Amino acid sequence: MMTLKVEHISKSYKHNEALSPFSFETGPGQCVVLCGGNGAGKSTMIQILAGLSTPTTGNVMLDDINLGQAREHYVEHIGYMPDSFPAQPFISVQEMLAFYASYRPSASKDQVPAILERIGLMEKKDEIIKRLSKGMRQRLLFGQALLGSPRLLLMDEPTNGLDPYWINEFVRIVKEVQQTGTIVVLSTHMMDVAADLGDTIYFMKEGKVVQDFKRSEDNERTTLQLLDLHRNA
Ligand SMILES: Nc1ncnc2c1ncn2[C@@H]1O[C@H](COP(=O)(O)OP(=O)(O)OP(=O)(O)O)[C@@H](O)[C@H]1O
Repeated sequence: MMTLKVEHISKSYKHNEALSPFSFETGPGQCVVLCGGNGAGKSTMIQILAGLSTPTTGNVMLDDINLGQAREHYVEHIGYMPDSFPAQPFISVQEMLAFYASYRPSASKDQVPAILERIGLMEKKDEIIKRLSKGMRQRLLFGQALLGSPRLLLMDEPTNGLDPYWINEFVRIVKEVQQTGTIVVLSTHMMDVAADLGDTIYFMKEGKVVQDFKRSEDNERTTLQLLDLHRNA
């Protein structure tokens, strides 16, 4: 069980502050959702948390592991689902999962069949990635991020391309994963998914958090408020 502390993280490119200093803290089993229009800074935040982009200021701590000082140790605890597909298109579904399992210290190839079942790709295990549909590729990326039961699961627009059945399944699986104490941070353009999963939701605009929401009993109201914020996003 771990705690994530994000302290004054910001990111600037030459003349553009993609992310203004942003701090939050979250604990085991909690889900933080980042919402906002295009260019709001969601991917920037997730890439920093994944150790793929160096922040201009600030610090990320996973318990006592400091991302800036112990990146290799930090990334052992994370699962990351990027917003686009990085894999070699001519390897099979099974080979891709085995590849990721082989280099993640907490994962092993023995976990691959259970992941294939979970993401509904057992029948496609020998198919090459090039021949998968967009939604199937998303599910494969999701499965890859789950390997090794990471303590921090980071996902950038994970429901992109999923059909309604798999959006529901995705939400169900994320809730299951949270039950094991995993912290989840994800970005999404689906406001009902945000309201359903988010213990905290940050609505961002031009790199700044303009409103935050705590979990409420009334998901529909949160969904409508989030949709309304997009009008000026
Ligand atoms: N490599 C880069 N160089 C310069 N500016 C960048 C770079 N990457 C991102 N940006 C800028 O940072 C800002 C935030 O982008 P980011 O990708 O984090 O937005 P986002 O909220 O994920 O948007 P979307 O919903 O479109 O995915 C944008 O203004 C973008 O142009």
